[in-house]
Amino acid sequence: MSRAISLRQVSKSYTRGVSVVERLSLDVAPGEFLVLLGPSGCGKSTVLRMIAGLTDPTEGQIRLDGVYANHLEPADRDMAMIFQNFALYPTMNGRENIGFPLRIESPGQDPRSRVDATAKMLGIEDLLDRFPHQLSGGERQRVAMGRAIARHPSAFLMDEPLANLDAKLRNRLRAEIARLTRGLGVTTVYVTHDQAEAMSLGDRVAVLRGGVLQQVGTPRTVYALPENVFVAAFIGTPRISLLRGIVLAPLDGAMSIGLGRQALVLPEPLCLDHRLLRVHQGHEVIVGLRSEAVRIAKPAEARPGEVAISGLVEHVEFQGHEVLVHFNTGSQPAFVPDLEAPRPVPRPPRRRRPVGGVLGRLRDRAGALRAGPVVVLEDPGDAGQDGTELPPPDGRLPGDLIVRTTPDHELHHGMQVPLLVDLAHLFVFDHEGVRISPAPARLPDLED
Ligand SMILES: Nc1ncnc2c1ncn2[C@@H]1O[C@H](COP(=O)(O)OP(=O)(O)OP(=O)(O)O)[C@@H](O)[C@H]1O
Repeated sequence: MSRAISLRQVSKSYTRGVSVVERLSLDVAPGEFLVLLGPSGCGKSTVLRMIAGLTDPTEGQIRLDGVYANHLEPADRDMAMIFQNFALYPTMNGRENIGFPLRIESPGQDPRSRVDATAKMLGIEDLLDRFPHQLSGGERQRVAMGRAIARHPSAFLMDEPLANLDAKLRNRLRAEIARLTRGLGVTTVYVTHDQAEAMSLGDRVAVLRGGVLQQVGTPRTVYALPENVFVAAFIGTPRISLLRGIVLAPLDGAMSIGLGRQALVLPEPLCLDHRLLRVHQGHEVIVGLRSEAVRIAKPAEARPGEVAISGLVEHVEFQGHEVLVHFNTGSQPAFVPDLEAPRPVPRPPRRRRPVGGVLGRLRDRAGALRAGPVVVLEDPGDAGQDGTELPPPDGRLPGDLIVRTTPDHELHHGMQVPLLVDLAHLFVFDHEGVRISPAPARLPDLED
């Protein structure tokens, strides 16, 4: 049996007043593979441990198949956990490690047939007689998987199970995990800070920041329609370029987004998303451009929906099959905090019960921002006292725009290069970092 897991307004504080998980609501459907994704310290493992029953929520409800389950002991939840450190018993060989939970569950029964069937499924028959110290990291993780699978649990809870393995093995085991869990149809909650892993494994991905859910959706949705700059910046490689801009919508002229020394002129007739930007006239916004949104080409080569800018080559990253070019377009980058760092969340004052409709969405927005601002707009120029430009903070590479291109362009530092921006791939976020274009699917003033 595969089970539904629900969290309702779940919070956890280890220290009074500091929430490491903040009013998290999430539904995992039976058989679904849900990935909890976020930077180190954002509360992913705490959420998993609360689902497992290893940590008690401070507030809120854990429901299993719709039934309140906060009080259930871990052993009564019928879930198997797989950890990053494999957690095998060192004095037991593979067979005993896999069979151990079966012996505990059904003391009178011989687990041999189930151990053998599991080992066959995982292709680890030859590892059954070896002890953990005689196994490689990948082999240990396969035995640990075997131990979890043999129990026929109703859910798998996996906490960075591949984190201790090298990149090649990680990719292989990732594919194995996907194949196995789909084949078994068992509900899986998988914790990782690796966005590529999350995107390749999850039916849906739940992005956490500072203990607060930012967005949950299919990998395609969180990539293509990130709800805020944190999600946009956390998902995707290379990281999305986020530029500070200003909406310019003169009554008698073309609408554009000023980007410091240049502007993106929005072509007429304006599409609905661009028309909706008009209400932000004169306001600061953040423009998001993924590396595939811009190509190196002359203005004359522009296709419909592409607009011309130019960039100064600051840095070229050769990657073999492609090249990442870091350009300076003369705009100011926006800084997104917490992409890597942990961030404890001071508990805000209690709010009333959530409501639906417009108020509900405003509350959701407040929720996503509750862990603190998702973007910091720095002072223009980042100038030092003597007026010289300071290097970018936190080790960011120079330039404000990364473009992915083929290796056949001869590019070097200092070249001024024509660029075409595909407006179909343009994101615009407001000054708080919330996406305003493409517009949210349901507009507050057009419903309810
Ligand atoms: N038992 C505990 N007592 C006090 N604080 C804790 C405890 N367990 C976790 N924390 C804190 O809660 C926060 C969230 O921790 P958690 O392990 O859930 O994060 P995570 O996202 O899984 O991080 P990582 O990816 O590094 O494992 C961190 O700030 C951590 O220091």
